[in-house]
Amino acid sequence: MRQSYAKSRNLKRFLSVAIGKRRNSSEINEMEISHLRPGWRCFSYEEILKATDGFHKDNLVGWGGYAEVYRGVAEDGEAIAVKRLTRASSDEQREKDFLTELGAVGHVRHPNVSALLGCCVDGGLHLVFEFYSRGSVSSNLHDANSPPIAWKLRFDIAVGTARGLHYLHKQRRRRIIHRDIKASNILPTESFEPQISDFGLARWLPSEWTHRAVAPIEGTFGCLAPEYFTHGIVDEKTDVFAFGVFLLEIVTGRKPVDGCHRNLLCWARSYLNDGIIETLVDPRLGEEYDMGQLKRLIFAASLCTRPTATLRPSMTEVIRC
Ligand SMILES: Nc1ncnc2c1ncn2[C@@H]1O[C@H](COP(=O)(O)OP(=O)(O)OP(=O)(O)O)[C@@H](O)[C@H]1O
Repeated sequence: MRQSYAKSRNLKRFLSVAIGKRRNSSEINEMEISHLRPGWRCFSYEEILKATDGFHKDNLVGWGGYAEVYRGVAEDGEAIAVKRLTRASSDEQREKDFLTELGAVGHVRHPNVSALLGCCVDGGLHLVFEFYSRGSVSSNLHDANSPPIAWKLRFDIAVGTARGLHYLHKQRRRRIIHRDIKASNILPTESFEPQISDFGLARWLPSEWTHRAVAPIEGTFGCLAPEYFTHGIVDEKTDVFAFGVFLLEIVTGRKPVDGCHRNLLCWARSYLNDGIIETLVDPRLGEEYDMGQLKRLIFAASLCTRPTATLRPSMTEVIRC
């Protein structure tokens, strides 16, 4: 039997958050109205079934802890990615995370944030995104069979991701903390414009709150800020820390935690402290990098990964580095 979520309590709660509470028109200026207007639509189950060829296994392009992502072609010919909650993880918490993702991405519009095209709540929970055919920054960086990503692209990916994060933290009425910034959640477009994706763990941060405490502690080992890892404290600096690790990953071509459980930040720390930055560069790049840009990325990475959250820069300061 097809499950319908249209009447679920979660969905009703989500819709009031995603579309925004009704306010007097005098309270909303024109800029805000265009901001509130959702840029996405509801897809029918039949539409996404047709687009993905019935969720054919050949169209499966990725999966994570609780979702599968399928490539598809919409009726207008646009390439789409359909993310669906896997049946095995259809418990209430996962459903909430999924709706959280819809609530967060449904509100954002930025050249460096993954663009939501719509959702479908029939036959399960589905989010529909623009399709990015280049895989993730992680798959591009670590695929031994592909040529190494050129330095200029790495630098542009770092800058674009910083801009996207700055937008989420600083340019919105309600701050969004992503909580899972990492190379596998940054998807380059055809022209290598990085897109921050996967808002399943994202949290709103009301302006009157300095931080929030969350449980359980979720995210990716090797990218977790110490105060989050030990006390569950989440604020912008949680993402800033993970962004610092992401910068190190881009520069070094090493994973945050490798197959031998070696931690990238621990390994890099002594080189950062001693200022021996050439040693950090991905050996596959040889001499093919720009020293000025390397210094900027390493400087930003060392500030962002400071153990004390208050000593880390904001994303406004990072993009000025
Ligand atoms: N818009 C997209 N276009 C192309 N591929 C995508 C898109 N969105 C996601 N993917 C692919 O699917 C994978 C899993 O997606 P995503 O990270 O959103 O799932 P998840 O279940 O939330 O993962 P996680 O366990 O990391 O939280 C990504 O790493 C990426 O390879």
